[in-house]
Amino acid sequence: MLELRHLSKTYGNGRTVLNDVSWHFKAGEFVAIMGDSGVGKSTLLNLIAGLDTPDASCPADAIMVDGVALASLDDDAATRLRRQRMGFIFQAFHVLPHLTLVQNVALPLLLNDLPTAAASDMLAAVGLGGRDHDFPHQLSGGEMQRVAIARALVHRPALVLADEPTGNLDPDTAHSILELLQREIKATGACAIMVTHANSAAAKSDKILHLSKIGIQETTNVKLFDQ
Ligand SMILES: Nc1ncnc2c1ncn2[C@@H]1O[C@H](COP(=O)(O)OP(=O)(O)OP(=O)(O)O)[C@@H](O)[C@H]1O
Repeated sequence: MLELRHLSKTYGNGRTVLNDVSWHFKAGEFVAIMGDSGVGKSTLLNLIAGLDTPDASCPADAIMVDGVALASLDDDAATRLRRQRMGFIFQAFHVLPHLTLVQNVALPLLLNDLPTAAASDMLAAVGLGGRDHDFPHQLSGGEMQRVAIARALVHRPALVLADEPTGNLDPDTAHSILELLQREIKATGACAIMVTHANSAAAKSDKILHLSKIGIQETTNVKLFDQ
């Protein structure tokens, strides 16, 4: 579904963050990425999302989605791929304050010319049934994150990217958000990649990857990592 081949990223200040990272993410997998602070987890997600570009020295097929090299797409095609095939649970893509909950969740459907009726059903699926016309400021942090999850999944993307989806939530709310994310990912059959520092969050995934200076390695031992 997603293949990384010899992916590297050096920022303008000369700091190499990712160096020759390769991995194959399969359809239907819920994968957690852990690793020390500053090792490049968010950078990796941003590259996959197309929000940043790999080093010019990387091979053209450094990031392949469904067998298509991201680098081979022009801006329009890359936007289309992102819109149709990806869902994001990022702080930077936060719920829009001036839109109602149902309007927020309907956005990916509108952008993909799909019927918007599914937005209300998706809100109900994340436990916010009947609150379609509320505005984000009326929600708790956990409820807001439910809206973000509903919006990320409503158009049934093949690839879901989540950056610390439970970062600011209390343990009970985080637990219910992760159960929800896990359930909805399984229901839609998406491949999901979740960056997290929390062992409890990683424990919900099918596979835990450890990102370090030497690249990506699979691990079964979440206790290796700091909370
Ligand atoms: N736009 C940028 N320009 C220069 N350096 C950057 C930029 N963005 C990130 N970095 C640096 O790249 C390194 C990796 O950052 P990144 O946010 O990917 O790490 P992370 O593993 O997600 O960290 P954390 O777990 O603390 O969120 C850090 O040292 C950071 O300072």
